[in-house]
Amino acid sequence: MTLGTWLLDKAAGNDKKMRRLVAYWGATALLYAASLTFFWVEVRFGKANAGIAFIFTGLVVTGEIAFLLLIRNFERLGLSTAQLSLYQSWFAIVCIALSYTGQGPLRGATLLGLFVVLIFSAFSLKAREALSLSIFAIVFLGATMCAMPFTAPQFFDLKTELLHFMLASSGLLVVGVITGRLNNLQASLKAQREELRTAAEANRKLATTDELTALPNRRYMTELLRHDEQRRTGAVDSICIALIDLDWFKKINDEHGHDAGDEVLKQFARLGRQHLRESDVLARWGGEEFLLYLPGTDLRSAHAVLERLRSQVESARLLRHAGEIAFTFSAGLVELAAEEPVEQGIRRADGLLYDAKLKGRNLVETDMEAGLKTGSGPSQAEHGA
Ligand SMILES: Nc1nc2c(ncn2[C@@H]2O[C@H](COP(=O)(O)OP(=O)(O)OP(=O)(O)O)[C@@H](O)[C@H]2O)c(=O)[nH]1
Repeated sequence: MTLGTWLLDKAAGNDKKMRRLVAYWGATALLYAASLTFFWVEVRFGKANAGIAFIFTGLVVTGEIAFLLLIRNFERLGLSTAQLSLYQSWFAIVCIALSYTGQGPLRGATLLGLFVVLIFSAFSLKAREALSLSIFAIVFLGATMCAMPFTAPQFFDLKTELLHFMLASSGLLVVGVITGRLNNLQASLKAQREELRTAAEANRKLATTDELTALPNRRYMTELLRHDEQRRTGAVDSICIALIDLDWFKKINDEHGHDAGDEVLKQFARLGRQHLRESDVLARWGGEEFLLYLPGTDLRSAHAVLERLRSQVESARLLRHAGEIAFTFSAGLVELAAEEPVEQGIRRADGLLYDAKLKGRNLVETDMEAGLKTGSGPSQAEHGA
């Protein structure tokens, strides 16, 4: 572990955002430390004002401690990261202008710090804020230069200050505008990335969802089954699969219209969503056929689930202006044998579904012997208005 990571762990903990903010703070603290060293070396050589160096040191140390506390508590104080960055930039500008007034012939170099502050702010400030920050820097620098005949008369030289001011203000305006533009560019890139992410998510949903019933579609279910099949190891939990087919659906379409048929499909999907567990997946397999996947469920429990759904569907009514529509379904239910390919399980379920239709519909047919073949039998007469 490096010293930097250790310090970051201590000062910021594990939160990613907090670590980023504290790391930025650390970078500015290093810049301040370098400026202080430079300032005190100048004082040592008699090229800077010791009084202002003391004030500058006190201001920087107090300010940096205050900012670290502010960063650690910014969420509690209801501040945004942009606000934090703006306050830090204002503070840095005040410090730089103050250190300018206290330094001798090399003071022009401190003005570079103003550009560094503006470029730093490009990552967090909007175009207008960046421009107003450069205007603040120009005004504050001008004001401190005007105060120099009183605060540091030994270094004041009107022509030098005028030249410094003209250079700094023109440069700051240009950098302010450019950083603003950069920020706008960054914001639009961020917006584009978000749009792409939303579009990709919508596409993924469209590709895996049945438009009419909003259930997962066949593509999704096929992927899921393939994926789960690959993960299956010899002794896993029981897995059941049921193929479900609405009974006499063509007749519903013919008697009540295609729209009514669509409504029946939607109603069935709603009932499925209501009465199945989170872990069960019901997908539209095609037309009026659905595939129900019940992982971690043995045949007896799966049968109970399907029976419950069958009886809910049987007693539900779809209300239309012309009256009510009743509908039922038949299902073929299998439990996958160990190592049995899913494809084969689906074929077995299809065969059982065929049997259920032959036996009169409104039935859940399994390959379990005896009492599991339940249902209320032929439903032909029941559907219709
Ligand atoms: N309204 C509507 N009808 C559909 C849709 N998909 C398939 N169908 C219709 O569903 C009907 C299925 O009819 P069949 O395969 O004869 O089955 P059935 O009438 O349900 O008879 P059994 O399955 O034997 O009980 C066909 O008329 C298809 O046109 C759909 O999305 N909406």
